[in-house]
Amino acid sequence: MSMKGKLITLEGIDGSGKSTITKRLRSNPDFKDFVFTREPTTSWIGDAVNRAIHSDTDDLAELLLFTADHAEHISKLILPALESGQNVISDRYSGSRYAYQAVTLKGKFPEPMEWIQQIHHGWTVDPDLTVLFDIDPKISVERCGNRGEQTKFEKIDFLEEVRANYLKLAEAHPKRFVIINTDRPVDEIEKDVLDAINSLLENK
Ligand SMILES: Nc1ncnc2c1ncn2[C@@H]1O[C@H](COP(=O)(O)OP(=O)(O)O)[C@@H](O)[C@H]1O
Ligand SMILES: Cc1cn([C@H]2C[C@H](O)[C@@H](COP(=O)(O)OP(=O)(O)O)O2)c(=O)[nH]c1=O
Repeated sequence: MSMKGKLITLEGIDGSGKSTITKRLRSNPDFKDFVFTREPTTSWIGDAVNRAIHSDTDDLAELLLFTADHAEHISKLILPALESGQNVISDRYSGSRYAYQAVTLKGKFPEPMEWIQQIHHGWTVDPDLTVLFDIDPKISVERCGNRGEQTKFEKIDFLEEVRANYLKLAEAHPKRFVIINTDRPVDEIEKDVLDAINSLLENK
């Protein structure tokens, strides 16, 4: 008898509204038994990732730090939680590497997105559902401006490419991805996210 939990990931460009919705889900009593997590994680490797993204670090070194953080995340938190039957919601996951680092590594070697997916292959856990928060970067960057903090990725041209990569991933995995337009009021977005999660859980 398998009692494996479900893995739900939230993906999207900077400022697409993931943290805002995560906060709502966390305070929803229906999700009190869920494990909420995020990448970059709060481990020391996550701290190293944060150092990388706030400095002029080599793009390949940065990808490998993100991936090391993911390995630690998988073995210490994701797998044990799923195996004990808990459902997990992660604010960012492997999809962030496939979408963002495929842009930072463009031109360094051929087919970076495929290569990044390959180095995850065999040990990562594929999500049961990925909710893609889709929005025009012009709007999300303006929202981030209001938020105050900045990462080196918060540039419209860069995020246009990241968004295109996310849409490509969604097209390649139509069963797993649900695309949500997040240029709308938070209540409407929340309703669509809840619908997507509930239909996954009902399909057990
Ligand atoms: N639906 C929305 N409409 C307007 N502003 C929003 C909406 N969702 C989030 N925001 C604001 O946009 C900024 C970025 O949202 P956030 O949830 O932090 O995005 P992310 O976690 O994806 O980077 C925050 O200042 C937040 O308050
Ligand atoms: C997890 C992950 C994040 N990132 C980027 C996205 C963000 O710009 C930055 C930090 O992630 P995060 O703290 O989630 O930023 P935000 O709240 O603005 O969405 O790191 C990657 O490029 N690759 C990855 O694998």
